[in-house]
Formats: sequence, C-alpha cells, structure tokens
Amino acid sequence: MKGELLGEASSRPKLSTSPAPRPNIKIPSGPFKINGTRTAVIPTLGPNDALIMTTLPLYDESRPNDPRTECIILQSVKDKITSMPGFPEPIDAPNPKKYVIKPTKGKGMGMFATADIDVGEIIVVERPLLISMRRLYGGPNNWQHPYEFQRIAVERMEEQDREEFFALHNCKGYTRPHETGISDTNAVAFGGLPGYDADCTAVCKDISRANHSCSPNVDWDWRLESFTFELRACWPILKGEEIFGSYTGLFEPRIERRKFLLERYNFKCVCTSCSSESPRSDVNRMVLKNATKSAWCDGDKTLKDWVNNPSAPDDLIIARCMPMIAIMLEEKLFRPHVWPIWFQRIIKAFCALEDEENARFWAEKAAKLSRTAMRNDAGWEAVAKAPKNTDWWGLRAKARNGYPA
Ligand SMILES: C[S@@+](CC[C@H](N)C(=O)[O-])C[C@H]1O[C@@H](n2cnc3c(N)ncnc32)[C@H](O)[C@@H]1O
Repeated sequence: MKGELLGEASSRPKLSTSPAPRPNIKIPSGPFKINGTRTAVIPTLGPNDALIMTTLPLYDESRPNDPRTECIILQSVKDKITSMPGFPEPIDAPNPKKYVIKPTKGKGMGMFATADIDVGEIIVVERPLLISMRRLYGGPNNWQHPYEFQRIAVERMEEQDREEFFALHNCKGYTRPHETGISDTNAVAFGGLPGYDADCTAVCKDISRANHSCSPNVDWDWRLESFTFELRACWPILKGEEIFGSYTGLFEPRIERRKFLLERYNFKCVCTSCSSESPRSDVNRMVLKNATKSAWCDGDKTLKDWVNNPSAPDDLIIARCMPMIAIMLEEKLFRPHVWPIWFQRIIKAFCALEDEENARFWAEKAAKLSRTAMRNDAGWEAVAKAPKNTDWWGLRAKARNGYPA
C-alpha cells in the first residue's frame, strides 16, 4: 500500500525519455512588493540634515509648463531625488481623460467616470500640489505637526495651484489653521521617499476629490520616477459611476471603520458594507483576513502536500480557495496584499492538474489586477500565454509517477 501511494521505484511506470520542454516560467508568488511599502520606524535626522521647503522637480527650461510640487522634506531626501538619473520621467496622463469632478449628493464634490473603465486602467496621473513627510522633526524624538511649514509651503505655490489648494474641502473647521485643515482632509498617504522610509502624504488637485468607500473601485499609487500620484481601477467602473478610493483599513469591523472615518474625516460612511444591519460583511472580511494570514504563512506547503498525495481529491486546493474569491466578489474587495495569495494558489493548482484553460483564465485576471497595484503584470501575462511552460505544470501527474514536487 505504501509503495502504491508513494510510487516506490520498482512500481513506477517508466516516463518518456524524449526531452520534455523545460519549465522556464516561474509562477509568481504574492503578495508583491507594492511601491512604497511603509515601515513604522521614524527616521532619525542626520547631523548635517535639515527640514526644508522646496519645489520639485527642479525648474527645467525645456519643460516650462510642467506642474511642480511644493515639498516639505529633508534636504538629504531632496538631494537623493534630484540626483536620480533621468528624473523626472514625463507625466503620461491618460488621454482622453475619463473622469470629471462634480458635486455628489451628501459628500461635497466627487470624481465620476465619463466612460467605462476596465480593471488595471490608469485613470489619473497627477503631480501633487503638496508633499510632506507626515512626521516632521521638532527635536530629539519629538515630531511635531507642521502648521507653520504648511502655511509657508502654500504661500510658495504658483497662484493657480494655491487657488486649487484653497478650493479643496476642509473637514477640520476652525480646529487648526486652514492650510493644515485642508491638508489633513485631503492628504493621501504613501510610503517613503529615498532615504526616508516612513509615511509621506500628498495633496492633489483631482485625486484628493475621490470620496471614500469600504468597497473602493480604485487604488492610488505613488511613482517616484515621474513624481506623480496615480489612480488605477481595481474594479470595473461604468460610465457615470462614482470613483471611490479608501481612507481606512478595510478589514477592520464596520464599527471601527465608521468611528475612524467620523473622527478623522467627519463623515458617516453609508457604503453598502457599512449601512447593512447584518453582520455578514464583518464576518466575510474577518474570515478573509484570517485565512489570508494563514495562507501567507503556509507558503507553498499545503500545495506541495496536495501535489504529492495522490489520494487527496484533485479539486482540494481549488475548493478551498473559491470561497475566498466569493468573499472578495461579494465585498467588492480585491486588495493587493490579499488577492495574489489566492490567485497564485489557484493558478498553481490548475497548472499542477494540467488544466490549461483555467490556468490561463485566472492568470489573465491576475495580470489585470496586478496592473492596478504596480503598473505592470507582475509576470502573470507570461503564465497566461503558456501555462504549460510553468514550473507547476503537470506536477500532480509527475508525483503520481514517483517524482514528488
Ligand atoms: C478627501 S475629501 C474628498 C472630496 C470631498 N468630497 C470634496 O468635496 O472635495 C474627504 C471629505 O469628503 C467627504 N467624504 C468622503 N467620502 C465620503 C463618504 N463616503 N460619505 C460622505 N462624505 C464623504 C467628507 O467630508 C471628507 O471629509
């Protein structure tokens, strides 16, 4: 029995001796490093460093009309950015534009699609009005709120930019200076600039107009090379629909999310997930969060155990992954640190089973979703084109024949 199960050498059928194509495509393993992943460490100010107000990119007479950003950053960070070869890359904003900013009921202004937008499509590419390091040095281990710096940075802006800045919403009222209120309402966080591996924020003319939903249809991303902020679709958006980003952790329970949004942004979220009386959405998100954590820790172990165990059902892995996909679809929540964990499992399993059609189908979806998070297909397109050339192709049959993964 043992011999049968494990395919001992004597009972193994002979494999063909003709040279099999060597697998030359490695199936990507998620989650992928997203541009600007943050650390919680607050960097220490070097002895020769200083916090400065500056305008980036530096003025370039060959591109006199290029938008520029007021920055509150460290001198050392500025030096690193301006010495990057080829900096800045040109701004490649989508043409024609597929959105408008207009009033939306109960939420002030909002961003709306003027054409259908597919997953992975870039919607906005914008150089921010203002970039700040979220925490600014005010003495040893003491990081202060940059009220004065923000006022001066706004004063330094070109007149048109300053007008755009002051037209943005301020949900903080008179609790702090107006510039800080606008910044606190509209700043989108991103992780790190060269030499500063902690939170930075950007206030943008258009991107900051995107309202919040707990099932966002876009993700934002910072691109240092072009010094731009971008919005990309992570869910299909139909012409006329509102474009929503997310301001909060989407795997927190509804009550926590609502509390945070009210305290920080002064509104009560009424998205589908928040306004339902049923606990279903909370349970869905908790199950997905916990299962994703376990799957991430497990790596490929469960997959390999399944590949090597001929008595395990063929559909074991797929059947375990599909409920997670169903939750993502129900919650309209395809987050870049979650979906790749499940997609790579599904695709590896279909390849191991030599199911070309399904492997291709899922790899094509993964390629699209990857473009939302990082502007490239993360290697999924190659998998979609040739599942048979991947390192997981036919592994289950090979294991049955005595060649375990
Ligand atoms: C970054 S701004 C978004 C653009 C803003 N609506 C405007 O008029 O410029 C954030 C503010 O928009 C409003 N907001 C965003 N999402 C909302 C939502 N889902 N429901 C109600 N108000 C929302 C809140 O007033 C919040 O403080």
